[in-house]
Amino acid sequence: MVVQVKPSSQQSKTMDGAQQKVEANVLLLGAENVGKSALTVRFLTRRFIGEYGDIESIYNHSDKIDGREISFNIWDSLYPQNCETTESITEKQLQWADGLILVYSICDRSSFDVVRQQVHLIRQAKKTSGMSPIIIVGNKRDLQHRRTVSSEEGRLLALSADCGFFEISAAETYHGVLLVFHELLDLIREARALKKGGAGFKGIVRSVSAVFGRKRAE
Ligand SMILES: Nc1nc2c(ncn2[C@@H]2O[C@H](COP(=O)(O)OP(=O)(O)OP(=O)(O)O)[C@@H](O)[C@H]2O)c(=O)[nH]1
Repeated sequence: MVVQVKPSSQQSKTMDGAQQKVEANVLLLGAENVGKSALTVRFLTRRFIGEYGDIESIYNHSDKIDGREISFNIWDSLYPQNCETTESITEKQLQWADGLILVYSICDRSSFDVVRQQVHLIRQAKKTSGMSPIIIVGNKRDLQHRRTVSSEEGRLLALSADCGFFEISAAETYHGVLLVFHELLDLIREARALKKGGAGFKGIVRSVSAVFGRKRAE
């Protein structure tokens, strides 16, 4: 059940033109049981509570980052049961999202395949309407002994689709989850700046580091 869908996000301005608040709509996608709700709840509350139920919701979370107020709207989606991956993302979701987090479990190869297909679908759908930033997250990094997807595979997929990449454990640390959301916010801001014209210095540095690879959170 979806609680609420807000109109597309924006940066609000005061009367004198000063930027006040940045809004960012973040959509979490991925197969069942990979930890989408765990990531969301970690970010919202700093806690890992273990069981989350099957509820699809949009949460609002405000934070101050680098002195600026940020309002995140986070859509924790449910992977529809008995459906093809091609039907797992709706047009409405893609229009709503400013940035996406695609989650798989490092010990569930089929969930990695779902992310691979979802990235492809999103890139195809957005070809006409512009590129949304995507971060691919390999979750459950604490379960190394059950790993079936290597870090390298995750990183390569991200590189090939121009996405960010992190491996984290929502169960073990808050820090990795925080990095994912902050990185996505940076990418969303860059995408907006690009739309207005000009990538800026940070964008150039990011492009260079994307080419030479990186990203591993703990
Ligand atoms: N070991 C470990 N377990 C995790 C981690 N993240 C989530 N889990 C567990 O994985 C299970 C699924 O987590 P959820 O957050 O409900 O996954 P989801 O992707 O939202 O699942 P759906 O609601 O089915 O879409 C739960 O039992 C969590 O406790 C993690 O980093 N490590």
